[in-house]
Amino acid sequence: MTETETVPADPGDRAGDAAIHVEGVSKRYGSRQALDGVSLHVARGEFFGLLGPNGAGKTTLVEIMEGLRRADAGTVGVLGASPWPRDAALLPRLGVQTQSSAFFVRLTAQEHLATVAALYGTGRAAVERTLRAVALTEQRDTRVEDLSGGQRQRLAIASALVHDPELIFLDEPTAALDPQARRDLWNVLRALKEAGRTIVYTTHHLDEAEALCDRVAILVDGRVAALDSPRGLVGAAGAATSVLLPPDRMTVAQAQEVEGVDRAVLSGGSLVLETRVSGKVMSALDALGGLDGVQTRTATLEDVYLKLTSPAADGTRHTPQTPQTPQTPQTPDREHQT
Ligand SMILES: Nc1ncnc2c1ncn2[C@@H]1O[C@H](COP(=O)(O)OP(=O)(O)OP(=O)(O)O)[C@@H](O)[C@H]1O
Repeated sequence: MTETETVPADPGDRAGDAAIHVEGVSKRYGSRQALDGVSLHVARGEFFGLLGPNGAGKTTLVEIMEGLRRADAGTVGVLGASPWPRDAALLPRLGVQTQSSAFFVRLTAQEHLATVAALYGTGRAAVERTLRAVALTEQRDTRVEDLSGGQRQRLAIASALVHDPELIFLDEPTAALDPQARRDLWNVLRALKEAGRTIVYTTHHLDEAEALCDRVAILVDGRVAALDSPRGLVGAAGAATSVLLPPDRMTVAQAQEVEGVDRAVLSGGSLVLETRVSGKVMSALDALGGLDGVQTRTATLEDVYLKLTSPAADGTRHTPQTPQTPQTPQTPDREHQT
């Protein structure tokens, strides 16, 4: 699967309309090629996911988009401007939450946020509104150092949102959250999208990407291995549906003989029938004794992701076939702007 094969004809995907356009971006750290000819566009108002295993290059790519790092080659445009060298007019239009956010730990949550807001010239009403949006109103008078990990995470997100940026970068924002807090944050993020914000979202939670993102790019070894909507990726992968039966319903050998079944195995206390024609298999099972206790599990983004990122039996990884784009060297500058 390649980027060209899977990118849908989306008007927002044209470079001219894009909130972000990245063309042929490469970045090397010593002998390590962190990014290798990455091209992608993020449309205005899009919820765009960046996925990939540890070390795939996600943080490097996001830092280049944010203007924190300089690409070795390629071009990058963010809200119609170049993020490098750092553009003071662009910064207030961006909201950035990183995995290692800095806090004023001796201040209360409200004081911390008010301090961040003041740096942007944003008023008090925005502070209260943002505390409400991330469900920290009750903790507004709690010192940052006394907040739980999840509450700090939400304060980091609030700090990225308080000045009402057009484009928001969120790096694993739900990493420290419990399941309920995670779902609550999803609602905050959906509301941001509905309000027209563009969101670039890095996550290792595939269910989250599937639930929230309009499109996702899967980075593998510094290249775009796939880029499409979660539904498009699952459909294009042709991944199998699993039909689960009670284990005493038939033997594995009998299940293997059911028309349309590719593979039958006993797994997790069920007889699992893998198929690409689930309707046919369900009809056959119905005729063979009914559908009581039969469940189906359709392929998910996680199945596609694992297929793209799992090392092959010979230890190699799937090699993405991303087309190489002409690479335009950028003006030499400092390696890392802070
Ligand atoms: N400052 C640096 N100096 C040297 N190598 C680096 C530096 N930053 C990143 N790397 C290397 O570049 C590669 C890509 O790293 P990057 O942090 O961009 O990946 P990632 O996809 O964000 O990983 P993770 O999911 O673990 O956060 C890795 O091999 C990493 O070790």
